Amino acid sequence: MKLIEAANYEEMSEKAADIIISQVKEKPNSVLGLATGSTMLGVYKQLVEDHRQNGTSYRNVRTVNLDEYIGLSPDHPNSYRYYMNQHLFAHIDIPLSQTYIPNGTSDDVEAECQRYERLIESLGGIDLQILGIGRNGHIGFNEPGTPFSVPTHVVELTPSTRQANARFFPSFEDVPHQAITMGIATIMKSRHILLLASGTEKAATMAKLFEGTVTTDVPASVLHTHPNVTVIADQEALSLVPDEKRKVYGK
Ligand SMILES: O=P(O)(O)OC[C@H]1O[C@](O)(CO)[C@@H](O)[C@@H]1O
Repeated sequence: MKLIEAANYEEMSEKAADIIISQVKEKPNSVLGLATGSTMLGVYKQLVEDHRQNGTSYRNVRTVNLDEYIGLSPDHPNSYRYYMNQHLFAHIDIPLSQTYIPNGTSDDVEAECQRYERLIESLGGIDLQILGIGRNGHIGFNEPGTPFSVPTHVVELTPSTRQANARFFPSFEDVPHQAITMGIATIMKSRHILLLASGTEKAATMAKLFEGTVTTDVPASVLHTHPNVTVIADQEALSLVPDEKRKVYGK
């Protein structure tokens, strides 16, 4: 795991966007694994700006998103499909038919999980997967305690995750109880993983991550066992990570 320190959210977003843009330039038909949440907004803004100014093209890129709420249709303003269209896809030249997100309104969500897993395989796997991190260390919607071996699956969201995401909904009661998420096994097959963290609310989780212990209590800790992980975090997110750890992972 390699740590890149950023001064703040803006710089974290720029550094992450640079890595994604380089990936797309080197391999124009890349499969990008995408994430949602507040952390990603700055990155998507940078990608859109770069597309407008420098013409980086996504015409041949394929994207697969990490997760989707069960019960929210693609045109629901809180669905992750809506988020992706609004913040990225509508502003770059990717055909929507090349963008994939689990279908949260499928009649058979178990079958949908299997279909999604097969879809990722049929695309040739993920070249670059972007991840945010939950306050409890979750990646995608893989909550603490989830075995590392699980592929795409249905999850019951913890009250703390529902609470953390309630800010996007009219009220806490409106936050769905379930989601479909790529499993940790799915995420770990990605050839390169980029984890982003910003802000003091992520500081305690980042301190646990950089302790280095691999445990299902902190789902993101599995990334220590992956050969190609880059973490970009700002100073607030790293505020509880001791200097010696920053040096070890910063090399
Ligand atoms: O970027 P945020 O909003 O802090 O969310 C962190 C992570 O939590 C999720 O929103 C799921 O709760 C992920 O999609 C995201 O990567």
